[in-house]
Amino acid sequence: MAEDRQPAPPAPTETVKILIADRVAQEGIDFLRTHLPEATIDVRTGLSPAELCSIIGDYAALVVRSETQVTREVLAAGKRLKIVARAGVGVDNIDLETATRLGIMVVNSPLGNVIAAAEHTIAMLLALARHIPAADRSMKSGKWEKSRFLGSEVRNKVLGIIGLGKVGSEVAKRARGLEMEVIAFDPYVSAEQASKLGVQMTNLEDLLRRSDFVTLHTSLTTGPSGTRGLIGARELSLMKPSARLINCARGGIIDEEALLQALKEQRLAGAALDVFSQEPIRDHALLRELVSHEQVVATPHLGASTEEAQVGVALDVAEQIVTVLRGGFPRAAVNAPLILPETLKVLQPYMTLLEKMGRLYTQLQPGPLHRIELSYSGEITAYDLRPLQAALIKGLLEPISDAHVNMINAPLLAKQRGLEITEQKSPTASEFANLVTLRVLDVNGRASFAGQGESEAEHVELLSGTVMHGEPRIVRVGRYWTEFVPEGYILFCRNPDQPGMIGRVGTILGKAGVNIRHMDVGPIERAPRPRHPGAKPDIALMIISVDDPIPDWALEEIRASGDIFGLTVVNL
Ligand SMILES: NC(=O)c1ccc[n+]([C@@H]2O[C@H](COP(=O)([O-])OP(=O)(O)OC[C@H]3O[C@@H](n4cnc5c(N)ncnc54)[C@H](O)[C@@H]3O)[C@@H](O)[C@H]2O)c1
Ligand SMILES: O=C(O)[C@H](O)COP(=O)(O)O
Repeated sequence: MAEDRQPAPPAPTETVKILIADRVAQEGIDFLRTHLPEATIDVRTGLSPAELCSIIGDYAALVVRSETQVTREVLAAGKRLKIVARAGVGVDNIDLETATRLGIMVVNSPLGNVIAAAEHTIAMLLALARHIPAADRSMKSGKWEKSRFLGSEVRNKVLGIIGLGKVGSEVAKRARGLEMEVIAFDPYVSAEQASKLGVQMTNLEDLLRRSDFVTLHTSLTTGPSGTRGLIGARELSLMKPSARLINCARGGIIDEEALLQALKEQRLAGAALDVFSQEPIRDHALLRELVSHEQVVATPHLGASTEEAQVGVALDVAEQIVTVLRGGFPRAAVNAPLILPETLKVLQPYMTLLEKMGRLYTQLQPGPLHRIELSYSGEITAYDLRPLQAALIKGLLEPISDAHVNMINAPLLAKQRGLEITEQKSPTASEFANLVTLRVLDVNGRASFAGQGESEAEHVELLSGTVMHGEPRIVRVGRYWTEFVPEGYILFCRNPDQPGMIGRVGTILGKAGVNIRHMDVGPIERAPRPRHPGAKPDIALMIISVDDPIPDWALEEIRASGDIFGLTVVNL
């Protein structure tokens, strides 16, 4: 198999070799030369995948940006490879799973180009508002078309920011300086955090309806609550015909075909695009037509391309290469282990459990987090449980951001999000040998219920889990006792605790050709409660693990079948 690396034969010479495969700032290369004088540094950009595979076996370190694809084949051929360094943030071009399996460290520069990306967004905003690229083209063709390029001021206009993270927050600050009214949609940022930036939080639909400019700053994530295709035909139809859309985040967040259609039908006044679903776009017919459209301003993924950012990211990763090649631990390891090998054996299944609990919570109950109480009971309390907390933070944050969480950065990343985690330990076992419970508290430190009746049944403020036969199990979701393996696609819904409900859902899934792997209906109480004749049935939680994604039409049919509500599909 490709990823089974054969041990490297002894090198003919012991020279350490570093390959720079994409253009990076000279300062980074100079840093490597100064601090690793014994190393050979080769700068070879524009290599084909086959060329890269044929030479990578000689190198201990590989430096890339977003162009070079560091595939499983490249990593497998990298018999001496210790580190892949991404001079920038996104590691979508690196096969992280294979790198981790092969013990190759991947590092990046998580903060080095945030300002560059925010400034590029503002440049795009003003270029759109004042038709600067089109006016420049017209001048260069010898024309003086003063009346053709009537622009609009941005002052007092509404800027809608989707994704108020590192870049989105910097864009907000700059837009406030331009006297714009800034609103934002980010299910994971609280109104209090936003108000410190002078930003008002709202929902996606309201943002799209109200904004004169909409700018995207989420990472590209897949899965049921992912951002791929977040802005499609329906979302574009909500925008004002005079509105303009900016994407300096990632290609794939906008449905490019729907965007082109909206522009052609003049249902949108313009778009500025720095990123595309295929890069470089080469002869991709749709993307070619999109970037050639009169109302589109396009740049070839230049968000991070400033001298300052490039020097910053190049130095950042060069320092980490030196550290790793000298046997140290880098400060921005993307795939760093969360735990030392000695304790790994005992805590590994619990780390998986905590990460799954985090992923489950983020998808079941999206929203800002303020405080989490983690309680442990049983013999695991004898260990240093910090890796478990880091695993929880990893599970909570990674589905919704570019964050790569490790033991070192986990507490900092949680703090940056305004999340406080407290721990309680009790060595006395409950009915489970070891039990972990996470309880989510609101800003006032209370475990809040959303309301009464159905909304109360839908609200999840608590999750409990354990490990059985070395495998994580979730045993409680909100008010419900249950037992299921947190793995793959899982459907959650609520229904009155009465006959016929399971069959109804099962029939629709069967019609959709979706195989049910496991099913559980969680009661509120452990033992059935005596029910008076004529009393309303309790609300039960139905949990169904399936082998494949459930098609949208089947979900709609389940929703419309009556008595079933609070339907969510998570991908663990
Ligand atoms: N064009 C460039 O050269 C360039 C440069 C730097 C960063 N980027 C990209 O910009 C984007 C933002 O980077 P960042 O460092 O600010 O990331 P970040 O992780 O700090 O912020 C992302 C934000 O998106 C939010 N979010 C997640 N899912 C969401 C959803 N469904 N709806 C609304 N908000 C959601 C998260 O809560 C988070 O606050 C990333 O895609 C990054 O790769 C591009
Ligand atoms: O992820 C990033 O850091 C940015 O998208 C920049 O990518 P680049 O280094 O290829 O310009």
